[in-house]
Amino acid sequence: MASAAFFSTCLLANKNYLFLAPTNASAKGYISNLRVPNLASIVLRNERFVRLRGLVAMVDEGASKVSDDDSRMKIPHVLTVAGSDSGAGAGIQADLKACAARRVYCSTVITAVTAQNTVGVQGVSNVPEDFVAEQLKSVLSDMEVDVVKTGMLPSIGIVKILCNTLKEFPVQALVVDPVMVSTSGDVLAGPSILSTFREVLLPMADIITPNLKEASALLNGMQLETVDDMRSAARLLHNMGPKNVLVKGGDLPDSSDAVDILYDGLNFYELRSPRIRTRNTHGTGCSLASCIAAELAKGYPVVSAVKVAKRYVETALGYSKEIGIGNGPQGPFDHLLRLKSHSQDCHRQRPFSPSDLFLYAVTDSRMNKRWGRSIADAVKAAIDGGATIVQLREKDAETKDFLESAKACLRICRSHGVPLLINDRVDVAIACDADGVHVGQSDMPAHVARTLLGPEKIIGVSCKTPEQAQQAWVDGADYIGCGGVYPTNTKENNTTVGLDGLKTVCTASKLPVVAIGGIGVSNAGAVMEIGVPNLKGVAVVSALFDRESILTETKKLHSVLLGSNVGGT
Ligand SMILES: Nc1ncnc2c1ncn2[C@@H]1O[C@H](COP(=O)(O)OP(=O)(O)O)[C@@H](O)[C@H]1O
Ligand SMILES: Cc1ncc(COP(=O)(O)O)c(N)n1
Ligand SMILES: [Mg+2]
Repeated sequence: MASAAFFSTCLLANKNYLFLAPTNASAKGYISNLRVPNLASIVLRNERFVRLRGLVAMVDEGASKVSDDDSRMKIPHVLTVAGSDSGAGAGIQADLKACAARRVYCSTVITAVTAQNTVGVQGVSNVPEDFVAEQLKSVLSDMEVDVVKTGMLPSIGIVKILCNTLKEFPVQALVVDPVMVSTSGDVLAGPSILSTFREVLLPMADIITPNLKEASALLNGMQLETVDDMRSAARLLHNMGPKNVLVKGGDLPDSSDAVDILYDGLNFYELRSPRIRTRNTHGTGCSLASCIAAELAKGYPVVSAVKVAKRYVETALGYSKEIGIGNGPQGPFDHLLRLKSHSQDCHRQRPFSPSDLFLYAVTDSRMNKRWGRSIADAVKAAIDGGATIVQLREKDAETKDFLESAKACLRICRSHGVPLLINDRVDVAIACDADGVHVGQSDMPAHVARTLLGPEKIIGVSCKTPEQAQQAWVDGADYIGCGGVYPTNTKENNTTVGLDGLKTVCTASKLPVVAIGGIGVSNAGAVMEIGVPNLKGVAVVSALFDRESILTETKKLHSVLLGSNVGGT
């Protein structure tokens, strides 16, 4: 593959060779239409067409320097040309959220602003056509768009401007959601638009995604009541020029499944998923089309893109079934599948405080087994005795059992305002929505855990050296665990750092520290007395959980720690 450095060399040497893009017909057309005097030859290879446009422009202008942008990472990019929905369930807002959920960049050209909520559309104000043109040019001339997705196109003029601009700035694929009427029944593009859709826009589309009403309108009122009708409609719409047609059956009467028909001119694909019983289907069409565009931008073929998109909508609807936003009949859903877990907590998580490390209880499944207790009972006793944070360290548990125990412990911890962390298992922490994780040096790197868990979760890292403590800080951890301070049976082959090592790490650490390893009632005082302000507490395993009464031992340790006047508590 030719590198950017290679392009630069060629251009600077004025040899007039560009090695570029596995590309589509429109890109080839674009290249041959270029009349660039000093561009002698173009060999198409593994670079992106979008890059070509920028580079050729520079040759065209006689630019002598092309920046060596090998370090730039190309991100899949969808441009949505659609209307704004003030309720943010459909339109531009749905497109942005769907693309964010599918991890592609999304730019926006707004064609109309609607006053809209879960009841319906109260008002529409079209953006002046010139200004739609200006937005299109701004984005397409600069931003390396892969796929354009259209939603609400409220006037013939806007459709024509879009089609002409796309001829000037071709993209890899065009996804057309021929939006006409909102689910609430309000008109977003009147019937006068139909002939322009048929004659100008549809022939340019790689895929069109009409719902039943839209397909019927495009086919002069054809009745669509069965899956067979949808197939016929798909075939007739395909005759109008789009490469693929997806007829969506979200509104198919008497259907226990949500059935969509995809036709590519050769084959029909019947895509079925269980119909989710929910009022929150406002914006499904916009989101489906954006997700198709997102997958196409990543380079997937149409059939895969449509399957992923349908599964995405189905998953998001299932997750959002009970969400209650607005009082009308048509609610929005949660594109990012994150809203519910937080709002359902009766006891909201509070932010992490270093003083949470004061009495840090770490569970051990073998000890619980030996004493015949469940993890949840052990955790409850530790909290009743004064534990200020709990970590579940279940090395032997089956994942399914571990998850169930973690959920039970989380309920107990939340009701006492005590954070619950999971050792190692970021997946389990995500699945039960724990407060965070604790990772060792050979576990999931803290910076990766941070991207998986998000900014608000607690991340702790085990560190033995100042260098590891520094790295934990750089990686975005919240605290470090330093040890083993004393020898212990809980962790085999674990070298001890002693009180000196602990002090060295604490002094170097920008993060609060909890000491761990062989600490109990008899020596906790000595540990805390090293007198370094960011040593905030001790973490204990056996001293609490390998005892007859967890409650009694935790209380004893609590009073020892109170007596030792830990910094910041
Ligand atoms: N209740 C539902 N359960 C599962 N999937 C649905 C449901 N309603 C719509 N869908 C799916 O969402 C997508 C959008 O379909 P549809 O609602 O017909 O389009 P529009 O929003 O444009 O009217 C389709 O893939 C459809 O199968
Ligand atoms: C701005 C705008 N664009 C599109 C739709 C269609 O969405 P739906 O059919 O899901 O109501 C909408 N309601 N508003
Ligand atoms: Mg719908």
